[in-house]
Amino acid sequence: MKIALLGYGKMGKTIEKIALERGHSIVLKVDKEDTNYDISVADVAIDFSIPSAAVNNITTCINAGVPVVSGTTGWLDQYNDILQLCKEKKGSFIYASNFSLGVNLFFELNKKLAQMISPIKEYDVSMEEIHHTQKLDAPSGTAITLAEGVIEHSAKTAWKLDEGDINTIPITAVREADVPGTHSIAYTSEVDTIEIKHTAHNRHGFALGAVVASEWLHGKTGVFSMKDVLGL
Ligand SMILES: NC(=O)C1=CN([C@@H]2O[C@H](COP(=O)(O)OP(=O)(O)OC[C@H]3O[C@@H](n4cnc5c(N)ncnc54)[C@H](OP(=O)(O)O)[C@@H]3O)[C@@H](O)[C@H]2O)C=CC1
Ligand SMILES: O=C(O)C1=N[C@H](C(=O)O)C[C@H](O)C1
Repeated sequence: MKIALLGYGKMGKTIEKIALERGHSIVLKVDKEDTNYDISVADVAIDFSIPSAAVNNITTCINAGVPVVSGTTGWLDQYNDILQLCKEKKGSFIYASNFSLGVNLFFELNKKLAQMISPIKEYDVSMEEIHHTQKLDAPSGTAITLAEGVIEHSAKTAWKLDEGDINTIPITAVREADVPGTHSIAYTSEVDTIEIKHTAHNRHGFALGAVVASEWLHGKTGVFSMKDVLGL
């Protein structure tokens, strides 16, 4: 496939390497505020840019009929607008807060654990995410997806950065040099803590997942998720 990379930072460069290894070609790289690029040269676009650019990039692709995979986080207040546009234009779109196989399995484990523990009132839930210091958004998109998974299967109704109460899951966001992404969920009672944790050792899993998702999306129409791609 001919792939356009919208965002050529840490993720864009890792995706390029994997895409070339899998026999694809990179026909376009966009790394700055550039509204003049011709996306129609690509079979599929992969957007790992910045929160303020993602919606423009995705809109450009959908308007041009180019399937788009986006992993950029921090723009989800506009997700429904993108869904609407994609429907109107009969476009092809996948967003995932995390494209790695391991984290997508972890999402399912998180929901199962919430379902199991939420009736037991002795335990209260909290979350922590740790990322590198260049990260622009907090909490991470992955932490938000994890919180939504708990909300779906418990009496909690919301999440909040650093603060929690009977209805709200507290998420702590820690920034440390060079950490690719660590997420943990803890259920604490007076006597013990049950904790699950996912640690990314590097960015390969995220990037491979994004390339696999773009291969899967090519030739399909609609809005999909990594659950569809992985058959979970
Ligand atoms: N879903 C997932 O699995 C994962 C998601 N992410 C998310 O992906 C995004 C990118 O992460 P990462 O690669 O680490 O970040 P980087 O900061 O390394 O890369 C982002 C790149 O986007 C560029 N950029 C700025 N403006 C635009 C624009 N208008 N169009 C296209 N590109 C632009 C930046 O250029 P410049 O520096 O010059 O501004 C930068 O090179 C983040 O939102 C991150 O949270 C990250 C890992 C996994
Ligand atoms: O910015 C990052 O680096 C990452 N962002 C994603 C997120 O916000 O969840 C995924 C991963 O944790 C790395």
